[in-house]
Amino acid sequence: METLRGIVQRLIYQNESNSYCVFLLEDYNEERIVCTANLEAPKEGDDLEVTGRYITHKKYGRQFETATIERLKPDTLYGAKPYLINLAVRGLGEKSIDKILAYFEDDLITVLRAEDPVALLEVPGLRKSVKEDLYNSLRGEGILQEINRFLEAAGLSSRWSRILYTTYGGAAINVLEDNPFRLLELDSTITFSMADTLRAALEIDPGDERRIEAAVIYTLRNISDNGHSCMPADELIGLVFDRLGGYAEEIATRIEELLEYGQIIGTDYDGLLYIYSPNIYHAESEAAYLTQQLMADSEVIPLDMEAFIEQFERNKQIHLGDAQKEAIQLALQNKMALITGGPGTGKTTIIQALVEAFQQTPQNRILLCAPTGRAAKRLTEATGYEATTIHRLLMPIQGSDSYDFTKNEDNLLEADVVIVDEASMLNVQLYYSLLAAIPESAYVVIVGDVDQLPPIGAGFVLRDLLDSEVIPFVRLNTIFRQKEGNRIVRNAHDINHGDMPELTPVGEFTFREVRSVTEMMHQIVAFYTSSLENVTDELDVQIISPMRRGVAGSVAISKIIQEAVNKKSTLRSEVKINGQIYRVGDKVIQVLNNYELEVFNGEIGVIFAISKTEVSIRFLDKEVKVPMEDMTSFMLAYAITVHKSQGSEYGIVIIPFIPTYNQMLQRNLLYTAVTRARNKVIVIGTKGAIQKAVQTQSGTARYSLFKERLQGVI
Ligand SMILES: Nc1ncnc2c1ncn2[C@@H]1O[C@H](COP(=O)(O)OP(=O)(O)OP(=O)(O)O)[C@@H](O)[C@H]1O
Repeated sequence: METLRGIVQRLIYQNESNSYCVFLLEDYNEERIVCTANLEAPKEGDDLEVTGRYITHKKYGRQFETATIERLKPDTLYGAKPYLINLAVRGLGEKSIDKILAYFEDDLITVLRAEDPVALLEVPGLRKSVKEDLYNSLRGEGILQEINRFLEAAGLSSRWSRILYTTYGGAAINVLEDNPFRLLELDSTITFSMADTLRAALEIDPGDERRIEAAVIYTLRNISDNGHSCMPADELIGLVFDRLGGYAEEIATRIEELLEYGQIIGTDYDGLLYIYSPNIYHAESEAAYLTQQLMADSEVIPLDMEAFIEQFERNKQIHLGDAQKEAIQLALQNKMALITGGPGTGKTTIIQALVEAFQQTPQNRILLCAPTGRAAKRLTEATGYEATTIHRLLMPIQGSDSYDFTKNEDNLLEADVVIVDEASMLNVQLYYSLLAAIPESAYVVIVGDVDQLPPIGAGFVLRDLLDSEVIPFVRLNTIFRQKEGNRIVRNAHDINHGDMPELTPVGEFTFREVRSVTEMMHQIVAFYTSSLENVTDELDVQIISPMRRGVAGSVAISKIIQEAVNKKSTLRSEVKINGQIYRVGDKVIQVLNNYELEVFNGEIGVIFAISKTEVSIRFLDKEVKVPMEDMTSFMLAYAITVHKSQGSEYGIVIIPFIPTYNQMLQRNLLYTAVTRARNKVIVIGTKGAIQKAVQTQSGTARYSLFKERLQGVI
């Protein structure tokens, strides 16, 4: 390890999501050194002492790989000013700093370096709150350095120091010494094994109850990644046992205690004890309660149904099927109604009819919504009424967890009717959040295709609502789509029934047999490029792959397409982010919700300009300038996964489907992919893979007691 001391001249690069940064340090011999660090980025003008080692980077040459950074307090008056500015205390501008300099003169250095710089509170002519903030922040600097050293000594990155400091202040180290697993509460990206590293460094016994407790809570928090809302106690013990490598008895005891203290919650059902995280328990039980409440006072809305249907049929020039009529009737007779059906069975038509029907009644403040932007847009286009995403409707609170909304039980939506489309994508937390914000007097209509993939997150609300048989529902079975896309619809229904789809090519459904991954890639490139010629907007062609990773995953396919259609060229600017090159013309997808930019998970766009600081992206409905540091939540999107495509629709869909996808060859996955297409489906793969998918009903069940709660058996 070497130690360097110098002033930061410039911050060259900063990646906010993982704290990687590059900066230029000038030492006291005026030698400039490029430093890289996986630490909180320093600021221009900071006086630093860094430790680390020199390396020679393949591309960038000699660099200093920084392991620790210590921000030094100034030892000259010259250094005092930038130091104070960089503390970024609100209200402390140049003028205020000049007042401080004038008051202390040469003594300022001693004051700044004091362990307790209380003298700062005496400076005349400064607002009290500014002085207090400055005082606290100076004290904080010292504590921050201590936290840095504490984490580094345990072999952990000091990138967590600031959040530790803002959460626990001066007590941060004590808190972690007392329980290293408190780290897990700070940030969901901190894993159990990171906290366990700190535990080992503090020489806390692996059988310690704090470790066992943390493992239980952590494991439970993560079961929703597999769609579970809860888990039978024995199975949970098994998972925690695997994580800890033993301690079965202690785990069971700890679970009992956590249950007693309400830190986890249990529900007895059918001879088993199911364990929940409190937030999911709350969402599931409240969602069931609110659903029952809503249903309790159903009142029929007066409307001359016959006259309305006649009028609607006349305007639309169609005859509604019996099930369609029943669906309309049901929604006007019950506070909640469910409508499910496959593609082309007339769900959107019913939504349109319902909007028109409700408009003729006193219940005429109608909200249309869907889980994704694309679904909302399609709904708007198909019905002629403005639809929005559920997130936009509920207005997420920035900076809080993803299910904290401005609209909630204390600040209700102003609506008489709420119609939700693509409801197969509702997990129990989103459903609960929505229901909580809907006034008790409102009518709710839930529309979706229950045979699509289950949602991301805990629970499968639409399926449970239907299976509970507590809420009136209609299943639409007749396919009405006669013209364009009919083979797509019929094949989708075949797949859904477990039958082999018709593969002899017609215009709208093409199957291309391939024998290898290489051949598949060639075909994908060929079909992708030729498809582009048949659309006006390249966003209307989408490759949808069953998997993200692997040789045939969406990431690999995207790279190959990028090379084929958007190669490196002097005519196109490009930028490298986290090892991935993005060029003007590339198609990209946002993979997190960015509330500030209002670009949400799953939105796809095309890059049209790249500057030093930002990337301009055109989405379906807007153009957005994305700051460079926010680009880390984007990926190439020539190909996306079926999961990411849910709730969206494209003119032309290309689906690679070969045996390599193995365990992903499932019926509802192929069904969901095929039903994303409006005009054309191109499947590139093998008949064997399609056969396997058609015969394979999706994998493991999801643990949830939502249905049972709705039925009132719990
Ligand atoms: N009763 C009907 N008679 C004739 N055509 C109908 C009838 N109902 C719906 N259609 C037509 O069938 C097509 C598919 O209907 P719609 O879009 O409502 O179905 P959907 O279930 O929403 O399908 P998807 O989920 O695939 O969008 C539309 O062109 C619609 O106008």
